[in-house]
Amino acid sequence: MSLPANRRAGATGPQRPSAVIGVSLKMYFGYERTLEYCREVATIAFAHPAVQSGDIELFVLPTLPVLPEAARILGTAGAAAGAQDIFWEDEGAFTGEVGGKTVAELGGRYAEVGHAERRRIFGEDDRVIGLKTAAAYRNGLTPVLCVGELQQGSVEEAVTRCTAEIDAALNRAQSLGPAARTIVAYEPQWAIGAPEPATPQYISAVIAGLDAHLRTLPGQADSRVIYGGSAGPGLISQLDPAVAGLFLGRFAHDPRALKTILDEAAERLGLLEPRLLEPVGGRA
Ligand SMILES: O=C[C@H](O)COP(=O)(O)O
Repeated sequence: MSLPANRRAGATGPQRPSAVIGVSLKMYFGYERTLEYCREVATIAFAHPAVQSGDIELFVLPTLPVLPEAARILGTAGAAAGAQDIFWEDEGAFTGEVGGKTVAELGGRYAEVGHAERRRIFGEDDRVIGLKTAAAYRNGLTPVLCVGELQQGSVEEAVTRCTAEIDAALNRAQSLGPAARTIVAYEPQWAIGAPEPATPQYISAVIAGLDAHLRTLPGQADSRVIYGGSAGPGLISQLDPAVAGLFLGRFAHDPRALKTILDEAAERLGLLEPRLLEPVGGRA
């Protein structure tokens, strides 16, 4: 397996995984099914050369009670786990909440913040999302910062809206403490839970804008922008290089589909010959 340019010996610039593939299980699976899923993903990850080499960064965000076991199972296979949400304080009289400090103690390495469902159902706004982003940094968790426009419009409108959401979160977080690496998940809200993702051209154009903006921000050299919203097998191969990977939901519920996506991501990096790919699995 050849290494991409930024990971070859002597290469200059940040050493960062060349692809990022994340899965949020939302509240779809109960305890036992989540465990079973993590075991299957771990088996796939353990056998996958690009995950083992670190060229693909793979994480799963399970329902919170499963986090300690998920982190242990995935951690043995070169993958990782995290939380779908955290509170903005680390401890105190906040009934029912879970802080980033506890998530880190449980083995979590990522904290999703600002998902469209949190914004819409739980009324989270830019202020709250900024505070949660700060809590993630403070506790050594990589925030998976979700941004996305409400309705389908032009690329320019989407870039403007999402850039504002990124800036709102990062500016507030940086006013509270040092920033660190961030994974920005660009998820157009109209494409979440839909039959199909946004078009590859649209995704590529919006993320090119967001990635260029992210590069201008202090402390974000290693940060990446990935796409979510009905993503599944067959998509990543059609996306431009600025799109660092995928944030998957329903169409990764079948571990075989996730395996196909990992293969496609590796193929896109030139790490796997197309002829070695198995047939693309159907959408779960
Ligand atoms: O967190 C994941 C995203 O919201 C995408 O979910 P979906 O692929 O089921 O639309």
